[in-house]
Amino acid sequence: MTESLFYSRAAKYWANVPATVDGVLGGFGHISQTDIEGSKAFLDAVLSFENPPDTKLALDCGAGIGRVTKYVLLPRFEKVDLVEQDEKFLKTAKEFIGKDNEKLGTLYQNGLQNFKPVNTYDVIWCQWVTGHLKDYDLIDFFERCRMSLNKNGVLVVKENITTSKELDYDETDSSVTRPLELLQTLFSEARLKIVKTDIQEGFPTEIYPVHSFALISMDQ
Ligand SMILES: C[S@@+](CC[C@H](N)C(=O)[O-])C[C@H]1O[C@@H](n2cnc3c(N)ncnc32)[C@H](O)[C@@H]1O
Repeated sequence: MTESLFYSRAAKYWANVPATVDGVLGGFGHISQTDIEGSKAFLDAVLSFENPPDTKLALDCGAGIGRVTKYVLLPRFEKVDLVEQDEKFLKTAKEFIGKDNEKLGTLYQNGLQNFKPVNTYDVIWCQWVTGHLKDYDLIDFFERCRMSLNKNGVLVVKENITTSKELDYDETDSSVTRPLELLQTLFSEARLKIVKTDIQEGFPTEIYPVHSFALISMDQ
């Protein structure tokens, strides 16, 4: 499949999905609370590193309607920027986030394959979106993230991982699920070092295992 078809199919799929928690989680809205509890614990562990990131500004990538921003990032950071390619999701974010929305920074409508961060960040959070990027675009995107991290900054990736050694392509939303070894290779190609990992507990057995990674620059 051509690169432009891979990206345009995904954009079309998400354009037809309702701007709700159940929509952005592909009908798995009921796992959101468990996911959030796991993410909060992971973030708190990151913020307790010996040299922890600051808590001034975070970036939520592939943010959807701002589910991670609202429940995980805004309670811990002074300000959060969002990047999301779907216009309707971004337009819903302010209302969905509610009373804390004055702590929102800039909302960028862009695909991550094209997004070039303007600000620098203490934490960059990428959840359930990296499968929408081709390997080479993901390496470039990770590199741009690495270069946009403040001192002690951390990139968090929370993602589905295949249990086999093969890459799975999902025709419905035009995304791939990668084996662990491939994702680890892409991290190191982008000069990112894993400093903490976790596997989300409490999810239904019929879905992919979900791994969290805390990454810092190899040059740090
Ligand atoms: C499974 S949802 C996850 C949303 C959010 N991260 C969460 O956990 O609630 C995937 C999101 O990625 C967005 N997306 C898909 N392809 C993208 C791309 N190339 N660049 C940026 N966002 C993308 C979709 O519009 C959708 O909001």
